Amino acid sequence: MVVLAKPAALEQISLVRSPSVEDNFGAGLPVVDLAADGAAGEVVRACERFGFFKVVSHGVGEGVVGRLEAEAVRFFASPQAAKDAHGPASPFGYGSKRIGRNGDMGWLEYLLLAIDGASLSRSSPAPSSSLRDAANKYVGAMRGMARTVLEMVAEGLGVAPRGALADMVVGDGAASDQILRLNHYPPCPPLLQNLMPNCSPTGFGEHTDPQLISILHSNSTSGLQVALHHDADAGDHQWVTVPPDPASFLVIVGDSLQVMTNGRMRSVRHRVVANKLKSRVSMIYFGGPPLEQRIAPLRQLLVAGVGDGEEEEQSRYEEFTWGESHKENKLAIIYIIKKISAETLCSDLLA
Ligand SMILES: C=C1C[C@]23C[C@@]1(O)CC[C@H]2[C@@]12CC[C@H](O)[C@@](C)(C(=O)O1)[C@H]2[C@@H]3C(=O)O
Ligand SMILES: O=C(O)CCC(=O)C(=O)O
Ligand SMILES: [Fe+2]
Repeated sequence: MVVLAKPAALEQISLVRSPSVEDNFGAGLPVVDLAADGAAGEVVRACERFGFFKVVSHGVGEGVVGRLEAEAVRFFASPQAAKDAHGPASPFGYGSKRIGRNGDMGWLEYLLLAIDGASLSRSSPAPSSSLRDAANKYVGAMRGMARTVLEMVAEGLGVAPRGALADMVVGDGAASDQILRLNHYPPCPPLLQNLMPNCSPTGFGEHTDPQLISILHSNSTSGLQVALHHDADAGDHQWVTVPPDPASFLVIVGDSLQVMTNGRMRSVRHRVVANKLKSRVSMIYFGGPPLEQRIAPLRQLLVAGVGDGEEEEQSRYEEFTWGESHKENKLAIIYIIKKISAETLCSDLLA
């Protein structure tokens, strides 16, 4: 959710639980082959129409993904006391069921790790040196993909220089605000399943990511759903499940990129429904800019049509810096499960 020039009233929707969704992205899923000719145009079209796309021919080695996922699985399988020793997430570190600082809840546990330059920051509470090493190799691969994608966005939009967006996130020496998140969604226990045969508890409630882009990898357990844009602002979203594909990645448009393209690209609302039977593990790289970066439409896009006698395009958003957006929560607004009795009932099962 982005703050428009005339701030819309924020509806606070506390989801009791996500209804199960029949719709499934099948052949309509936007897929971009990064090695194909015309990939830049495909990237822009997918970002404009869906706010996300699946990436193939990404060049990331299976070992890099598999090693970090194995480290994540090992950590989340460790005794609760050992995990709690790395929390509470404030915001970085280990968290369980509490998401962020607004009292939002989700059926998940996670590690939130800050990145400094091209690797985890030294202050980041990585639980072991082996996880830290695996994470650093993974972050290196994600930074490469973020550069490729953001350069294609600039190319596709006709923005120069080609690194205009990429350098904000992965520029040498840029003190950019990148984050690595490892999520584990335990299966929904039978008790909960019986209580809600047609629904599943919310793993991670509806939200948009506030950065420029997020790059998501998950194991083969489904759960991620996206809201199709066509009525996104009207409040009635069509939620569609994104089939998991461990061989690929999902690039997700963040609120900051929506603002920088003056709304031409739209951040996509997404959420996770906990799977009834299997654990879901996901790893997300968040490509944020430096705190002092102005979050405003790129000037080149506002004046693009002026040469043909057109008026300069007006900005649709109030201007702020990335640091300010953090403080006032101007960007991603989470609608997450507050508390369900069943969730409370079963919390000891998770502990
Ligand atoms: C409720 C919240 C969790 C979040 C910070 C926030 O106040 C609103 C944005 C949320 C989000 C969504 C994408 C990422 O998972 C995240 C790390 C981020 O940068 O923004 C989370 C934040 C969080 O979990 O602290
Ligand atoms: O875990 C997932 O699949 C998505 C989580 C997510 O959207 C986030 O961490 O911002
Ligand atoms: Fe997200």
